[in-house]
Amino acid sequence: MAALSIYLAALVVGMTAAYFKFLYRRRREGEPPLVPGNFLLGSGAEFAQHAVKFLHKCKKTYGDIFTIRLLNQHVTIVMDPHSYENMTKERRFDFDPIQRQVNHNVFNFELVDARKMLSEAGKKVNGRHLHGGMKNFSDNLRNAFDKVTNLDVNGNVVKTVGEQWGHDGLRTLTSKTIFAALFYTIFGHGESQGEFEPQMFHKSFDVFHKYFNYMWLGLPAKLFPKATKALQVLCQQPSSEDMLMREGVSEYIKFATGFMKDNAQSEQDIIGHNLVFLHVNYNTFRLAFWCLYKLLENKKAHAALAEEIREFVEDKRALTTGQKVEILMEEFDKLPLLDSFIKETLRITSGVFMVRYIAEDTDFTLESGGTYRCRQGDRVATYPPAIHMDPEIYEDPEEFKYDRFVDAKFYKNGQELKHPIIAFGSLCPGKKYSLLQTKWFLMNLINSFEMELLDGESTIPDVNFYGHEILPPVHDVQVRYRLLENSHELDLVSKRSC
Ligand code: HEM
Repeated sequence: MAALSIYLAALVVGMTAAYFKFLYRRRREGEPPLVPGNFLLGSGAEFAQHAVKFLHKCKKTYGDIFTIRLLNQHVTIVMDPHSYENMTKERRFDFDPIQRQVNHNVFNFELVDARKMLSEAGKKVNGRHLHGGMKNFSDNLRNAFDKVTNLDVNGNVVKTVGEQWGHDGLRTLTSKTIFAALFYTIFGHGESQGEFEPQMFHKSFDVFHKYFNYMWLGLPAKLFPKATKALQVLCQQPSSEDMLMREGVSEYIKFATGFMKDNAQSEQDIIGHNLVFLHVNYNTFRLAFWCLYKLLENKKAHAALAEEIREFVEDKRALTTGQKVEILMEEFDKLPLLDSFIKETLRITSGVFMVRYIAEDTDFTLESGGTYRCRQGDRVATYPPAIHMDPEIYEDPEEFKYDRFVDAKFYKNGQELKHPIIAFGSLCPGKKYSLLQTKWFLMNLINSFEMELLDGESTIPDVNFYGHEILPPVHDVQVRYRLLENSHELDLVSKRSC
């Protein structure tokens, strides 16, 4: 009995000490207001329930900057959208520890000389590399479209054209088309290797992503056996040597693999990095899903976009001699409605948390006024979805307005916003590539397909996934689709051949 009492007393003392060391916080002079939270979770539960509502409520009470606690991490939230640029430029607000946290906690690897690798690799999806990447992507997408219009859901040969409709879940269909195209554009084609194919990877990613936020925050992967099992499937990849031999493997993967090998990184590290790269590209798949869904849900938007694309294709066809309509990347990138439609989709479905580690105590001055001391070891963050849903910036923010961004400017406190949409943060090197891929996907789909939601089908973004770059839907929706007769195949060409 005495032993039990001593044990319990020691436990209480230990837990109290741990609480004061890791969770308790007293606001120091000059620091932003501290939002009170649950003794154990901090504001974790409220944030997880509906981050945007929670942050809007905090802003009303505490103003443009305040500190919350998520489990054991204190995060200073900057709500003033005009201060976004200052935040990204402050050198003591460091992204590298965050990137390391994701690599280590979620994908189980370390990246040696990460900053150099990421900045060099980022060039492989920009500038002159964009054309090559987009050409591969468009070929892979064409193959994927051919598959879904020639095979039914059971794999039987059937051409979905004329009277013949194909049926599928919209998310599944998006996965079979754009996700498959992204997968092959990244990893190229090679001999069949068991699980290493897009649909198997997609299925495993879906499971894995459910636990992403918990693992990112540092909860041990062992707590999530389903995620561990999915990760085992995702790790079944060709060796780095075999990967480099695959036909059409991306410049990004070639460079990254070479760089990691030069740094004597292990095969397991290379596999982990391949997964991170597929994971960032997965956002393009999610964005494409939402674009398609919003198109099918909004008949007016669908008709307006179809008209813009029809006119564009007709103009290009008049200049083309062959069967296919030749299109330059620079041209389809500039279609105003298509561009606005995608931005509006990003506004509504982006869930990203833009976080930096505070390397030293930093006096941070807000554009809206006031200087606040941000504490070393905490995180500082801006939360784009809270800005994207701000009624002072966007009229009727809950409403989807496909032409909202056509020749539009947005203001907060009378000052124009430099970055109204910040779904890609300041560091994403894949922004341009991803937007081009999404535009090409949509343009081809609208040009060549008829597609409808089945009666009564609808879905919404799943706010339980706030923190993910693009939110997934709460569930899939059923659609039917078929090829349009008399549509003209679009051919992506580079300047020289056009
Ligand atoms: C809809 C698509 C995408 C969205 C919404 C998105 C969003 C983001 C965001 C929010 C970040 C963190 C940036 C920051 O905190 O400043 C990021 C980082 C990153 N993204 Fe993307 N991304 C997308 C597609 C892509 C693609 C297609 C690629 C590659 C081709 C890519 C490569 C990366 C990389 C490598 C980083 C880490 C950058 C670094 O550590 O310096 N992303 N992305």
